[in-house]
Amino acid sequence: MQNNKYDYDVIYIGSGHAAFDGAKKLCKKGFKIAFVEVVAVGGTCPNWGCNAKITLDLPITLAKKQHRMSDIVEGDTKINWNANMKNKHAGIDSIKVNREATMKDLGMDVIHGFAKFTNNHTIEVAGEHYTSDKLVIATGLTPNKVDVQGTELSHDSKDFLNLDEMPKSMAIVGTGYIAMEFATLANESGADVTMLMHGDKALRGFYQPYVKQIVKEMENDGIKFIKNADIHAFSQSDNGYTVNYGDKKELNVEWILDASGRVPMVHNMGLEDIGVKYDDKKGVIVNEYLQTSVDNIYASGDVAATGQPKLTPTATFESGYLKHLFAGETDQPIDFPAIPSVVFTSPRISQMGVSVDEAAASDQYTIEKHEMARSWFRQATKEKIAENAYIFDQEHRLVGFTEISDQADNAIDTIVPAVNMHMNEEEIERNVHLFPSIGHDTWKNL
Ligand SMILES: Cc1cc2nc3c(=O)[nH]c(=O)nc-3n(C[C@H](O)[C@H](O)[C@H](O)COP(=O)(O)OP(=O)(O)OC[C@H]3O[C@@H](n4cnc5c(N)ncnc54)[C@H](O)[C@@H]3O)c2cc1C
Ligand SMILES: NC(=O)c1ccc[n+]([C@@H]2O[C@H](COP(=O)([O-])OP(=O)(O)OC[C@H]3O[C@@H](n4cnc5c(N)ncnc54)[C@H](O)[C@@H]3O)[C@@H](O)[C@H]2O)c1
Repeated sequence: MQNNKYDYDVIYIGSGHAAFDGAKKLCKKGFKIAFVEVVAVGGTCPNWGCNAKITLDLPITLAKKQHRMSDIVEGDTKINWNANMKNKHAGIDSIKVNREATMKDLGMDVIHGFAKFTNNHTIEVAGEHYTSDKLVIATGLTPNKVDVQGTELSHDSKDFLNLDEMPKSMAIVGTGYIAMEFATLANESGADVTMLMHGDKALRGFYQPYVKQIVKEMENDGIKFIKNADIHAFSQSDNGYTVNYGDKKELNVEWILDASGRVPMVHNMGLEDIGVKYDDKKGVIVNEYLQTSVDNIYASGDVAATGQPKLTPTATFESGYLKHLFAGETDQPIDFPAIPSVVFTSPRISQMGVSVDEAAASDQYTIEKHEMARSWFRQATKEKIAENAYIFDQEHRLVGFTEISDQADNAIDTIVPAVNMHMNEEEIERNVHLFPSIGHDTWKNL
């Protein structure tokens, strides 16, 4: 225990990566810690985010690879969605139980319920009060609901990740990360998928020439894209649901997924009463120390308005920074590295650091593009689409990267140190990679 005035040194509200990853190291330094969790210990990523999605995606990826190589790996591969879902439950459902056991083994407390501040050192959970020297708001995001008549008839990403049977037809609102990934899963699992676009661009933050190739592939697989859909209403019909959109147009489907974004969990927590400032869309306002407008209260992960990508590695990095700050190991502001992101479509798209568009608009950078589908390593598994772009600064250090390919996730992951350690040519040469490997295939262009 570091203080003798409060019940805890640090209370984390939320138990996801923005909380646990740093807390587990802090508690080893003698800090008394508690987590408050209203749904499931571990939060979004393991339970209804990354891990859950990827468990369902791996068989889909395998099936798609088999289709590409069906002249060699013969057979009519089909996804059994129900079995896929059972495998997801088998792998995922125990994570929250094991995570809570780990927390308790390490000496940290887990308080179940919804936390509300009563003053800047006290929270109330299910009628009990808990005090702490410092508090970290790590409450994450929750699905947005489009503001149309009948919006309650649509489902969210959590519902999708628990579907026992794949519906025959599905309308998906949006063309962001979740919409594009889940469309890929649903389409390969037999659903007739229609994407209802907010504008005319998918995956807005990514390099559009690559995104267009992904959309084309999805269209080739039978997914329909309706640009500028302008949705008016959802209603129940005899066999499912009707989406009213555009100029008196109708779409009849068995299931509607609203993937129109995610919004910060900042409401009903008493933040206004104690002076913690937030923005309804961006989240809790923080300074460069992740400190809120109240000195002893911090925010971490998806809910913190840092302008960083709302991803698990960001949450882990912020949680780790707070560990160093609270333990007195740093008094410096948080210094974010370039954070890689990937959309798990087929092919996938990944990017980090300076984007191609930013580089093209400046004379500070050069862009080197590579047509990787010609590489024998990609040809071996018959990858049709594989391209990447490397962005270099004036000293020819790598500062950005983007790739479209089935291995774009692994390709970017190998290149992360080259970007974030600002490696020069000599340092790059000292990194010898396995051969053959995606790492070798990606570093050889540097
Ligand atoms: C479908 C989906 C797929 C994703 N896929 C990826 C991916 O492949 N890669 C990637 O990097 N990122 C992915 N993400 C994003 C990633 O899951 C998040 O960035 C990450 O989980 C954020 O962690 P966090 O700790 O900030 O928030 P969360 O993990 O959301 O944790 C917040 C926790 O706080 C709890 N909580 C909220 N309010 C209160 C309260 N008042 N009292 C008590 N508890 C409260 C919530 O129940 C929740 O458990 C995905 C997200 C989704 C939804
Ligand atoms: N692979 C990954 O790392 C991964 C996967 C899933 C989610 N995530 C994280 O979760 C976050 C949320 O994902 P998401 O897909 O929900 O959000 P998103 O911001 O990526 O996409 C939202 C989509 O909804 C559309 N939209 C917005 N308002 C709309 C409206 N009123 N009507 C119709 N469409 C509308 C947008 O144009 C966009 O296409 C992401 O930003 C990301 O940080 C990451």
